[in-house]
Amino acid sequence: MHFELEPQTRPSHLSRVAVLLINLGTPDAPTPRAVRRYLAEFLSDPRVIEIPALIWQWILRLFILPLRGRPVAAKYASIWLPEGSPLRVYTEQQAKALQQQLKAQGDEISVEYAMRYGARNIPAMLTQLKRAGIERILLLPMYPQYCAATTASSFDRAFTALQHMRNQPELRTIRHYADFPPYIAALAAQVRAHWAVHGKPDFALGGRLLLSFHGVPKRIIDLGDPYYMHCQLTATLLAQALNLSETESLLTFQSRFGRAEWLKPDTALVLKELGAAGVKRVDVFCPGFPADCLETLEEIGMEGRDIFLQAGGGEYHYIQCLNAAPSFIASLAELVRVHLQGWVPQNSLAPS
Ligand SMILES: C=CC1=C(C)c2cc3[nH]c(cc4nc(cc5[nH]c(cc1n2)c(C)c5CCC(=O)O)C(CCC(=O)O)=C4C)c(C)c3C=C
Ligand SMILES: [Fe+2]
Ligand SMILES: [Fe+2]
Repeated sequence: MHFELEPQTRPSHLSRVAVLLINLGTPDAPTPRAVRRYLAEFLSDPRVIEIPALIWQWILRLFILPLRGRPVAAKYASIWLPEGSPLRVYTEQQAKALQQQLKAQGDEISVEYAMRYGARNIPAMLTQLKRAGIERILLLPMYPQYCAATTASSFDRAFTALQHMRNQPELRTIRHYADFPPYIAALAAQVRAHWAVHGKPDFALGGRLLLSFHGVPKRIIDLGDPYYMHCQLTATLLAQALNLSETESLLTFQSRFGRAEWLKPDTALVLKELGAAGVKRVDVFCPGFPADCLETLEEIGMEGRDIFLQAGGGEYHYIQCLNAAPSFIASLAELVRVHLQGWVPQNSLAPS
């Protein structure tokens, strides 16, 4: 074990608090090579794939990476923005907007973002913050619902980075905000804003709002992961905020990966059934993804639409993720305010 050589820092009266947004990470380019590199890191994480490494690495290197690189790169290419991967572009916008919002409320708190996999990783960003003289860091995962595969994996990465530091910063973590009222209000505002422009499904005629969350293997829920409960909580509270009955909105799970049983009902299957039943309109929203990404823009925005329409469905509406919507940024500022107690004077972080 070796510990890093530390720069000499002097105590200062300047604010030395930072918020670090953490998201999953994404390939650097929509190419098979970049996608394979990204997936190799992502899918080698034992928090994501709970199969003994010796067996799994063979399957991953022999089958998954060679077979997935090209088709998945083509999917990324279909959603790529001029500035890069949507996940990165929107996460960066969120960090900037949150920094501005906190500044407008009177506090100089640095807001940066890190990715769990790929470029701009968590250790690199912790080192950068430390170099800037920051001693207190609040980790804010862009996963409103706790899951060991995402939340715990991100925190693990931060804590192992600290293992090598002689002069460790103080860390705080936000475990989840699945039921945080301002987050629910921001979700509801996003759906209502879509309905204000495009009208809403005729629920009496069988129209539906699908609330589609990223799936996970059912086994991890049986082993005690609270993710399913958190998704149910968000979906129920959002439906209530929108005054929808139990049948008018549906909780579904998307992005199945591998052969194990995943959480049900499956978004694609539900879309197919609703289409086959001749449903006139479905709207699909992804409350568990604060930023639009491959899984929302391509899987829900494109594939889901094709499935529903080809099965015989009427109108299909994809409702964008929160991204940098002002009500979402305000909800993050409120969340941060709650978690920064004792680190910054609370009167300077008064809610707007
Ligand atoms: C919202 C939270 C997420 C959970 C929970 C989650 C679990 C999980 N994911 C995989 C496998 C893959 N996920 C992929 C993409 C992806 N996943 C999330 C979020 C969660 N995943 C996001 C935001 C993204 C999009 C990233 C982007 O660049 O836009 C992929 C890559 C795409 C593909 O190859 O299909 C895989 C693979 C597992 C196995 C898992 C639970 C254990
Ligand atoms: Fe995923
Ligand atoms: Fe997918």
